[in-house]
Amino acid sequence: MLRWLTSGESHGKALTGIIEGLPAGIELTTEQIQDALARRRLGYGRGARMKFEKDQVQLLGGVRHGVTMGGPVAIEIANTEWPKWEKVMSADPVDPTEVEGLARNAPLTRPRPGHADYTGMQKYGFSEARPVLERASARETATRVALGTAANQLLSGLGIRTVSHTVAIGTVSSPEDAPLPGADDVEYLDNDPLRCFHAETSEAMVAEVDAAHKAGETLGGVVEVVVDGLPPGLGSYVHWDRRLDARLAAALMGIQAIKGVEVGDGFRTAARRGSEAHDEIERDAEGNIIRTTNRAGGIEGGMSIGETLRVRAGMKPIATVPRALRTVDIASGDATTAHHQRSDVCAVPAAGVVAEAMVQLVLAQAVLEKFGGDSLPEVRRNLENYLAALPEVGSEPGLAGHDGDPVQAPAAMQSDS
Ligand SMILES: Cc1cc2nc3c(=O)[nH]c(=O)nc-3n(C[C@H](O)[C@H](O)[C@H](O)COP(=O)(O)O)c2cc1C
Ligand SMILES: C=C(O[C@@H]1CC(C(=O)O)=C[C@@H](OP(=O)(O)O)[C@H]1O)C(=O)O
Repeated sequence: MLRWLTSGESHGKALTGIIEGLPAGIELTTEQIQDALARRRLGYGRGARMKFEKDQVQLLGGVRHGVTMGGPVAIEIANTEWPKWEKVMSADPVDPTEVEGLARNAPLTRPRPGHADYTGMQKYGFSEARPVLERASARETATRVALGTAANQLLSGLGIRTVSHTVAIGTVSSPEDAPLPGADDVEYLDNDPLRCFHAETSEAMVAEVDAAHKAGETLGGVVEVVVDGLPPGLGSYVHWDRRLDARLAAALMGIQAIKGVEVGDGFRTAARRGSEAHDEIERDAEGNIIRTTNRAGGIEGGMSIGETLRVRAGMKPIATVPRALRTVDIASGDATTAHHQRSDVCAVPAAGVVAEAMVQLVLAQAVLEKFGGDSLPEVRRNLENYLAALPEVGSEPGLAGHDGDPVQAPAAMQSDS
């Protein structure tokens, strides 16, 4: 079972991620993780912090000479802003005189609507929001992208390739019939200010971000993750928590500020009639079974069907709105406006990179469940054997790969008698 955990605060010393259950033999380097993290910092509309802070990566365990060894992989991302926060966020007790009067240490008693501030204070028993926002902050998503890099190295070693793109910023959306990007378009997308694959829409999105910025507003939007090369049969229809769509939805909803998930045409399908909602099955000129369309987005019955996977996530606008929202000062009880120092105007392109990572983690988990193996070559062999044994058109009814003969024990296990 592939599992992962993250730890660390937004202005703490470092973020840490551990991923356990990765097979040996996967190529993974500090540089690959660093490159993935650089992609998460991109995007028109991000705040000042993205410019001055660096993600300083160290691989602390599980990898030797650029190759995984089968043990847990531990990744540290140091916050380069730490020297400014060393006292305010010190893990060990500090002499109160050392933090008194520091602006950074001022109690945050004016909770932001839309952020975790107020309910976090109630739930964990804090009189101010600092200890809440430090962990609620999407700074933590850097760790997910680092862990996703490891998952992606496994997937790409099996020919499974991922890309993400922005399909909407505020009310500006790519046309419904805009071409879908593939994994070869990552460079183009990373060079687009909003990671949008439709040039004209991207220009309109830039104008939308500029207008919001000028008005002291923030924006949300929609991202889509596209995956090619998946075999049929990841996930299952047999139980709710084994459904691949359910697992992907939970992983995407688990990203800060994501408020909705669609698989394939999602809510658009809900408005169609049956004959226009599903993907008809036919045989191509070579006799292969194919789908005429892919409205389902590559999942039916909670399983990957071997077509391109498409999942979308809708992000709400950033909660720290410069034209500050109404709130109550929890210390005095007075009506006031929410605290605001700096913030992203729009972080949708970054959310796309994070969504990519979450999808990669879930898919790597589903791949290892089905194909197992302690090394990448073993997983690959298991996948190839499964694909080779898929029932062909016209084959006899029965279990795929079974010819009706009893299963023979390996020679070494058969007794001499
Ligand atoms: C990549 C990314 C960057 C974000 N940047 C900010 C930000 O600068 N300011 C802010 O208030 N919220 C930001 N958010 C959103 C908050 O983290 C989010 O609103 C908060 O966690 C509450 O959302 P929730 O109700 O979905 O948990 C960002 C989210 C993501 C995914
Ligand atoms: C630091 C990151 O994102 C942060 C996420 C975030 C939030 O509230 O979620 C608030 C901002 O932090 P600050 O309030 O310190 O400016 C973002 O910069 C990052 O993505 O690396």
